[in-house]
Amino acid sequence: MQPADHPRIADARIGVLIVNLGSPDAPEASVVKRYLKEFLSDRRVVEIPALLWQPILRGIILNTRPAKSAALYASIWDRERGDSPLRVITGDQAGLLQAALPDVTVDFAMRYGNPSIPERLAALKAAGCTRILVMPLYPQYSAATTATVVDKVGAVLKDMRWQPALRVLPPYHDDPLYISALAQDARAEMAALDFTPDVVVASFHGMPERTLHLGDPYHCHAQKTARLLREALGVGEAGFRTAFQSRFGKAEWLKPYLDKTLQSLPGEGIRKVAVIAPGFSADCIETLEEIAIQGRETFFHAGGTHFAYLRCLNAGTAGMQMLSGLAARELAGWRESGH
Ligand SMILES: C=CC1=C(C)c2cc3[nH]c(cc4nc(cc5[nH]c(cc1n2)c(C)c5CCC(=O)O)C(CCC(=O)O)=C4C)c(C)c3C=C
Ligand SMILES: [Fe+2]
Ligand SMILES: [Fe+2]
Repeated sequence: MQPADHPRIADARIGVLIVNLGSPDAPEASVVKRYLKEFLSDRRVVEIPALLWQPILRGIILNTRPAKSAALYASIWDRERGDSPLRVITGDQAGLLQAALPDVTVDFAMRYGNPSIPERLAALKAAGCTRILVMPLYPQYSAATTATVVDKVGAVLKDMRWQPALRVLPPYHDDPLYISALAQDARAEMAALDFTPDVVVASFHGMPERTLHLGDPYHCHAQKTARLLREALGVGEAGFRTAFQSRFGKAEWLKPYLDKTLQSLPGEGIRKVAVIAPGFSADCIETLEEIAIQGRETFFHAGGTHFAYLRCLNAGTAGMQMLSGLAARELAGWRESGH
């Protein structure tokens, strides 16, 4: 028997927390500034010593970029649901994953901004979750994305007396569930186009090139995803290109750059392209603005005639089958034990 003043112990449950990068709370400069300050102060994202970087960040970047970024966010904001596409889609993914796995408690968090990892981990704990599977929705591992999620979860657990047991979804860049979901979705989207692309361009978010030499597997993971996707689509090497987008700062980033690729294709006689972004689990500013708006303009300006952006897996059937398959596999042994 517990004494009457014993702290309440909830029934043990399993929690699943899906995590994506995060967005500002509103497409307004002051709000974007707060988000960028948190994001770009993460020392895994910008690997310049803080003494050098913080004056540049606070003195220059946070005085110039927020207004520009806010205008770009405004151009892609989901007006109907009053939120950023990334947060809307991640919330939908969590809802559908919950429906697919009714015996566990599913929630979602954003690495930067809201809903925060500390807030949602506290909620899972309050709901009685003694075992938590964290799913960073980055198929390709990078220190700037996957590792920062684990850092943050670790920082939260550091202050807990009674910590939940933890599992983390490994990178799934070459997982057959992921590759077949991408191929199935891309095939369906291309079948609905009114043209046949000469080339499919797979665009991945860039990383500073030095991270490759420092041992970050991101570049290799991206290349492997691209090759497996090309093979799954049954496209030859001539009909497929891989590129990296969203360069930030003055250093060299992984190449080839997406904008340069789109500029040069029409000169090679390639005037019809479909661009896919396999590294993004959900459409966001980097896909909806940088590819679907800017990329299209760049390509047409260079002489292209047909351009299609193929949406991310988002909360579609193929993507949700993949997510529930990955989650079920990572939860093996936990669910069966009656927790
Ligand atoms: C999918 C993988 C991603 C990697 C790798 C990545 C690395 C990385 N990003 C920046 C700088 C910025 N990224 C921004 C937005 C953004 N980045 C990702 C994903 C990856 N980033 C996503 C999903 C998003 C979209 C957020 C949204 O709300 O829609 C931004 C903010 C937007 C802007 O102001 O341009 C910045 C800045 C760096 C420096 C980096 C690697 C070191
Ligand atoms: Fe980014
Ligand atoms: Fe590589």
